[in-house]
Amino acid sequence: MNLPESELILRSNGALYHLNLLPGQVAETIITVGDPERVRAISRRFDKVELKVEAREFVTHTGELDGKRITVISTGIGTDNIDIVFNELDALFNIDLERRIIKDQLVSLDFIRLGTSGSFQADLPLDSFLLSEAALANDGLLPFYLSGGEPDEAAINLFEYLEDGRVQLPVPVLIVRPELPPAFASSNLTRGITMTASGFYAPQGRSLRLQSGLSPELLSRMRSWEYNGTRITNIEMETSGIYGLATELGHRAVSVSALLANRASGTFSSQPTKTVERLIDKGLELILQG
Ligand SMILES: O=P(O)(O)O[C@H]1O[C@H](CO)[C@@H](O)[C@H]1O
Ligand SMILES: O=c1cc[nH]c(=O)[nH]1
Repeated sequence: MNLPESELILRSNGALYHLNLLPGQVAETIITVGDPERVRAISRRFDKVELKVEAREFVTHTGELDGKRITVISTGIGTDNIDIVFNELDALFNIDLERRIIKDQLVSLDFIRLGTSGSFQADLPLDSFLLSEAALANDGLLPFYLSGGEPDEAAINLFEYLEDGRVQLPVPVLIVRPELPPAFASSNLTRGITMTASGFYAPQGRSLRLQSGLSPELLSRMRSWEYNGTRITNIEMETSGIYGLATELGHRAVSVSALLANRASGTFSSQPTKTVERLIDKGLELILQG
């Protein structure tokens, strides 16, 4: 069935509605970042840049590094934007935009998020990197997509652990894990489960003038949870959307974060720009390994 104009929305030049991108303009290896400025910091390192497109907070550069074609795109903040970026990037490859039908031959993409995050554990140092082996979806996007299936064993265990402590999350406990691109899967980066929040303040347990509904008892219980050698390591705002949608659409994905805040010790990096530059170095090094 043809996808109606109201569902698959195209601009008059045939480009996708929000991203303003056309088929052929995006590489099969895609780096996502929150901040549009980080797009420029990454494409500065390319040997050549073939495309620069800006639409709202979505800045896209495609280029080449050591013979590998790479796209870097800014998603802005939050999984609501991940919904837009992942559907539209997937459509560029897997929907025939002229005929408005899903293609028979689907392309599998590699997504690499290079982002920033707050550590949830006191022992994870500021300015270190964290690879998300899975994401705890505290944001609310994925229930609109996930087709059911077996819940992740870690989610069942976390739910029971919270219940035993007589605390509960304000959202269902949902954990998603992707297929990681191989070089990231075999890397020696520190790993853990990343909590994806629907906001920066109360949804991450921050209280300025308004009190967060995540109680100290709940946060402390979540901090002490361990399952099969893993634990909740950090908090950010995109990874669960990236992992859930990439998996449902048949793509590989990895989220690597620079830990700029430590929420357990109340500290923040004194060198965030330098740390993000180091994260970009590491991310590109692993991308070039394949
Ligand atoms: O630095 P980025 O990639 O934007 O990532 C983190 O920083 C933003 C909040 O400051 C959120 O997007 C969060 O996920
Ligand atoms: O604490 C932090 C730091 C960066 N990004 C977040 O979402 N949270």
